[in-house]
Amino acid sequence: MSVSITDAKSAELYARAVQRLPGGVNSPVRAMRAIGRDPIFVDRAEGAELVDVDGNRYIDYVCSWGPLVHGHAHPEILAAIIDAAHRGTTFGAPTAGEIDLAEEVGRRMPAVEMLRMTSSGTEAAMSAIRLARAATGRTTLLKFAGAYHGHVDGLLARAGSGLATAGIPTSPGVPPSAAHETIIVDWNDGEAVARACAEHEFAAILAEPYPANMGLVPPVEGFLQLLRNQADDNGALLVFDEVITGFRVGPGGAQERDGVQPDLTVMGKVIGGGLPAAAFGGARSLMEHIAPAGDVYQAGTLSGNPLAVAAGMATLRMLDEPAYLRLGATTEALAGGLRDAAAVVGVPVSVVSVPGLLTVFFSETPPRDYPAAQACDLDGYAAWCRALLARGVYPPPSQFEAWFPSLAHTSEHLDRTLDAVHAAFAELAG
Ligand SMILES: Cc1ncc(COP(=O)(O)O)c(C=O)c1O
Ligand SMILES: NCC(=O)CCC(=O)O
Repeated sequence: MSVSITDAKSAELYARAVQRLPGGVNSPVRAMRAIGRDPIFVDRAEGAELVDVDGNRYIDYVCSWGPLVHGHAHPEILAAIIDAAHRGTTFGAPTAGEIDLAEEVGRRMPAVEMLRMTSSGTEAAMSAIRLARAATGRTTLLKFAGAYHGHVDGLLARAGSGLATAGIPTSPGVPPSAAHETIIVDWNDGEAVARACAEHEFAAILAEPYPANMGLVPPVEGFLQLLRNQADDNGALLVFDEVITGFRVGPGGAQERDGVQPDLTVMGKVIGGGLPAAAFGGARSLMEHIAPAGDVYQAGTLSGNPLAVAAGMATLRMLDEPAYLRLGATTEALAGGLRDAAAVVGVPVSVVSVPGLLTVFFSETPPRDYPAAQACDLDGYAAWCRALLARGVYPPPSQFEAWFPSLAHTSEHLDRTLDAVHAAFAELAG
């Protein structure tokens, strides 16, 4: 199955875009440089399918990088947004919906007794760190190589996602003081965590519980509990960044699945249902440091925006137990099909998955840390992505990301995807 792809209109828009937008995009991961092509400009999307400005249709496994667990333009979410918009798009005053959302999050994540909403995951991570520093009276952070927590200065060191894709070790423009306050340790290296904790008094140990920004590299058995213990012994707060995993890998995120409770949780993506919303939260005793309950300042003109809250609530309402079972089954079927297809042609590939997330690594064994993820055959991944796009399947255009299967991906989508996957592997092997 080969879909005929023309890209004249995308090319025309890209030529215009690069004159006005750096690199032609408003966020680097949207460019497709790492897979050796220009970005695809989108016209519209519905369910699991994306239509570009040239009329090409793709089965979408990026799904806006994670918010769209129900797929694009879900009618109930659209109705909730439209209903909210008719009552006014923003007030700069509190609304009932914000309480409903905080209560719903608290039911799913008992560690989140209180939360503060923001407009992006970056802001939520930045604010959680400010709170951790205020609560502990310390400044230094422990962060893992290959983890991405948004683009706040102190967290860009050896970060994953777009920085990994572009090979930017640490962004210029970050003051050395900010970088020096972040100690970097390899993921899944318990001894290195223990050594760092012996040397520093940390304000926070910050982790994506299932890191997905160096590709998906789940924790080895017991690693999250080790982080919990090390944080307690050190006097640091344990902060889980569940921007990707929250409400996706299970009702209460990775903290529920693995049974390890953080002090603070950073949330984003699914919580905003495709509109700009994120949050951070934790125990009441910690969160009451935040202004105006306390003196740790944190604010936002559009924080808790009524449209985003309505989209988030509609999204969470539809995420019941059967929905999670279905998302898990879809992910498993896709992961299994990808493994089988690679095996047929003998391409050394490791497919790593948890419910709602997967990564295809071009390596014999699944990476346990960032150096191993970097050592994969990135050229092979790039060529395979180009071959998939040519067949109407839209994978993340970087191996340092996760695929985001959704509840809109049907078995028919999976069959078509796996036909394209077989053909793309054959093209590589051939
Ligand atoms: C784990 C994680 N944390 C934080 C962020 C930052 O969120 P945002 O892009 O909404 O600023 C992202 C993704 O962007 C992420 O994947
Ligand atoms: N996994 C990486 C992201 O979700 C980031 C999206 C963006 O920076 O546009």
